[in-house]
Amino acid sequence: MSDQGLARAVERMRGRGMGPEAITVFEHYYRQLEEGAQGTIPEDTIEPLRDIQALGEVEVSDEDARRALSQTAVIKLNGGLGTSMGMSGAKSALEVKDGLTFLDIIAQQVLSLREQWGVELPLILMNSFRTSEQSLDILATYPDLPVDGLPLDFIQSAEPKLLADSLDPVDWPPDRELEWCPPGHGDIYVSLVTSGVLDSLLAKGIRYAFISNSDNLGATCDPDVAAWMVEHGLPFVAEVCTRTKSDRKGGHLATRRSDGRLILRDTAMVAEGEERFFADTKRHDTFNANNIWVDLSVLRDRMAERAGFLGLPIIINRKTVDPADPTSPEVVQLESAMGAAIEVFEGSEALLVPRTRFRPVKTTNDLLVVRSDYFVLDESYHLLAVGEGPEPFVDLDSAYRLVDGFEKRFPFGVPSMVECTSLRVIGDPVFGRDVRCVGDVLVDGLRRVRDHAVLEGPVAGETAAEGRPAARAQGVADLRTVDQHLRAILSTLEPAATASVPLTEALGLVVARDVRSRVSLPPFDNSSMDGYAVRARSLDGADATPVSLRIVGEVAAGANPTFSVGPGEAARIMTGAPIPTGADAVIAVEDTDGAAEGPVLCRAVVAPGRYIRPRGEDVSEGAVVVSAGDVVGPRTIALLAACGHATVEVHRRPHVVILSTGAELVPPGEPLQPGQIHDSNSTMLWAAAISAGASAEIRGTVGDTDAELLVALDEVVAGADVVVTSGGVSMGAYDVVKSALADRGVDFVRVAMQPGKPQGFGYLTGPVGRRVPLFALPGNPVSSFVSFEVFVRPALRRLMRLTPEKRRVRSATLTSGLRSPEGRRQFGRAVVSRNSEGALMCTPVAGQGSHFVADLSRANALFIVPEETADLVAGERVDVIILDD
Ligand SMILES: Nc1nc2c(c(=O)[nH]1)N[C@H]1C(S)=C(S)[C@@H](COP(=O)(O)OP(=O)(O)OC[C@H]3O[C@@H](n4cnc5c(N)ncnc54)[C@H](O)[C@@H]3O)O[C@H]1N2
Ligand code: MOO
Repeated sequence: MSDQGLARAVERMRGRGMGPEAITVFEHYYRQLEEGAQGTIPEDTIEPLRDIQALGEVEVSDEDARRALSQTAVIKLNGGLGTSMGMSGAKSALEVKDGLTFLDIIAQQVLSLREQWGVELPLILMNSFRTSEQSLDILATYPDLPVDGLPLDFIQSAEPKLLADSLDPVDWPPDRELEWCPPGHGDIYVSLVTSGVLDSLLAKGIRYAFISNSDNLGATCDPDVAAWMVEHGLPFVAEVCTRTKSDRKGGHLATRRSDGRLILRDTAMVAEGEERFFADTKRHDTFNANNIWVDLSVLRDRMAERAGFLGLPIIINRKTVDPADPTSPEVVQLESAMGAAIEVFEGSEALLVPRTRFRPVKTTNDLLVVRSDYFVLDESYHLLAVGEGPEPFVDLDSAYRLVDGFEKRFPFGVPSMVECTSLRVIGDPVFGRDVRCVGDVLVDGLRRVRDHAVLEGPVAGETAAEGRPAARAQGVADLRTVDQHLRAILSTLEPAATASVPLTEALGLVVARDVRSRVSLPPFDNSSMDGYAVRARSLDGADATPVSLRIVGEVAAGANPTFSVGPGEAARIMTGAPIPTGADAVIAVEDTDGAAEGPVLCRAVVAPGRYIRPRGEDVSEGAVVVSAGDVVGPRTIALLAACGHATVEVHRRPHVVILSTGAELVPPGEPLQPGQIHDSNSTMLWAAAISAGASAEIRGTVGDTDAELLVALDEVVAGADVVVTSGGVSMGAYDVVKSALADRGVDFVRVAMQPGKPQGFGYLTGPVGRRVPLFALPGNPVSSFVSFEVFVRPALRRLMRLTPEKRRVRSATLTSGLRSPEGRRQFGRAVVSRNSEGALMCTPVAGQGSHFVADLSRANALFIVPEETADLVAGERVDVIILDD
């Protein structure tokens, strides 16, 4: 089946005019994929990178630098589309600083290096088929940029995306271009050859190429590196930077044990269960900056020797065919990394460069910092940090994640960040002009940030004043939108107090303060195998002639050995037991005769350190293991426990008290008299509150008099963080909640939604002036459920310091048409499932009335029809929220 898949893919590539080299490479990777290649590099096959040259210590004369630069070309990887930032064109066409795009700045950097050093320094982009035109348009504004005999770009190959399950090339009629992807930046070597650019460069006497990502403005063509490369005759240099805790993801270089060559291990190449080695920033203390320098003549030779391709390790990238549509079919893209070529060149070197040479813009958080006054462009268009402290940490809420949303919320430019150490934004305020951030700033729940505001520390105080509903005095306000009502609620909420809670009560809560480990992990050197602790030297030659060692003791897990192990001696040891003094390795019991006492016969050599898990390998005592803002999950709990913590300081779980109103209600289980129904809202709301992460309690039902309700509320308010009532909010003669609370600080409004139009929200005053938010939800069961989902759930999350809008909105295809009330947002109930092609299909349940409890329970999703839409026909797309995700 997949043979056919490969044949079909190759046929497509031919049809598109791909050269034989590109097809050979694709076939090579396809076979690897078929054979189940994982592309992993296990930790015990590599040594961490050590003793590398630092750029700061490289000394070269100006003349050597100039000469080296005169033989160098700058190549920028420019195939990126910025899809993760919601862009569809070339990412480098984004305005990044002082009104200039990445490409403008890159062009200016090259032009000023030329002028400064009197060199030709060609600039060439490696574009994808999607970025070429737009990028060349920008470069066309620099008429001096082109160099005789060289193009300004070459196009990297394209390969078909493959359906994840069948490995067949995917068909995607809505946009045929989305059937193709570039094969990763490792493709540059093949594309340099097939485009003829490699030969053209060499023909012009350009022997070296500096290659880096176009979104990394720190990667300027530093003549010192070129000169160092020339001086030492290096074929390949990879720039690395010192890793900090926040760089636990990107790839790193290491030395391969089998042949001593440098290799690149990317995140995707980490063997299962070895993530901690990869994440250990002390063990692998530098990361690959993806700025490389290549001797092009050596490259040409290697390519010739290897029949036109380098055979770089495969990277298997899983995505959806339309990356902007998570419901489109899943595909695999076969890729390779440019930096992985380091293993192909004997004598490659790593070069430690300052962090300033790695300043990529991967997210709008990065964009904010680069765009801000924390950085300036100097006269050579180099990005210079001028801020006072280390680069500020920025974490914007999801509304800012896509460039569009980002630009809309900073219509007058980003805030001043020179004096800022961190900026976190919760909610989606629009920032006014000339805003200044100072120190650690947390903007929480604001609707807008005023012009000239100086933000310092947590800024949520004015929120309540700004966001309180203006309709308070009116009792019943005009129809307000769902978003207005939600904002009005969220902006009044104070975050829950913090408290230290036992680990078993912390699940799902947000950590309020950094936690440091009380111990090292492991706390002591210990054995990872059942076997014998020995001195490695004692076993020299044991693989040829078995060696007999004298057993001097035994160590079980939990023991504290007081004896030591000398030459010719062994101690029987169990997994997890401390290594006795003197021993420096463990031999596994399988490699011995397993004797319990007397002599033990050993049949293998061991390297020092073998099967020893050293103290502090995982965590050093005092290190921050969990940070404020982290959400506690089962794995966090394991870590905290291992680090000696029985409790953790978190934002408290709010306690929700639920109270249903209606004289017709009887508890479930009791027989119904005429006119009565079972109270189903109480238990439903209780369960919904628990699912949202709160704790909850059912107060029971109250009848339809004001007095009854007020007495009940007086009772519950002392012990509640949030009160939720159901029923009694519409226009009926007995609508008790409204009549009792309208004058007592609760606003009753009509919201433009269906179901859930009548809504109440306000604050009750508890003992010692405590203000307790109260949600008065409509009584119809479906209305109550939807109201909880749309308003109460986000509010509970906000109280807990989680992002309010957690549920993912996806797009699905309707299987039947429907009508929706114009001017109101409809939250219909539906069954959403995948069809045989993997597309999400939405089938509305039959009963859309607010009283259909069975249909509500049958549904697994809500579909959302916007206010302005009145009709949808089968086959149209609709937004859906999958419940119980
Ligand atoms: N003249 C008007 N009547 C109604 C309007 C309106 O605008 N003008 N709005 C309708 C809409 S929309 C909704 S939603 C409901 C809201 O009603 P209430 O919140 O006042 O709730 P009740 O009247 O108490 O009950 C409505 C319905 O739900 C049943 N119910 C109530 N509590 C429970 C419970 N705990 N478990 C199960 N079922 C419950 C109750 O028996 C009623 O059938 O008002 C419309 N009317
Ligand atoms: O708006 Mo009501 O909530 O339809 O049932």
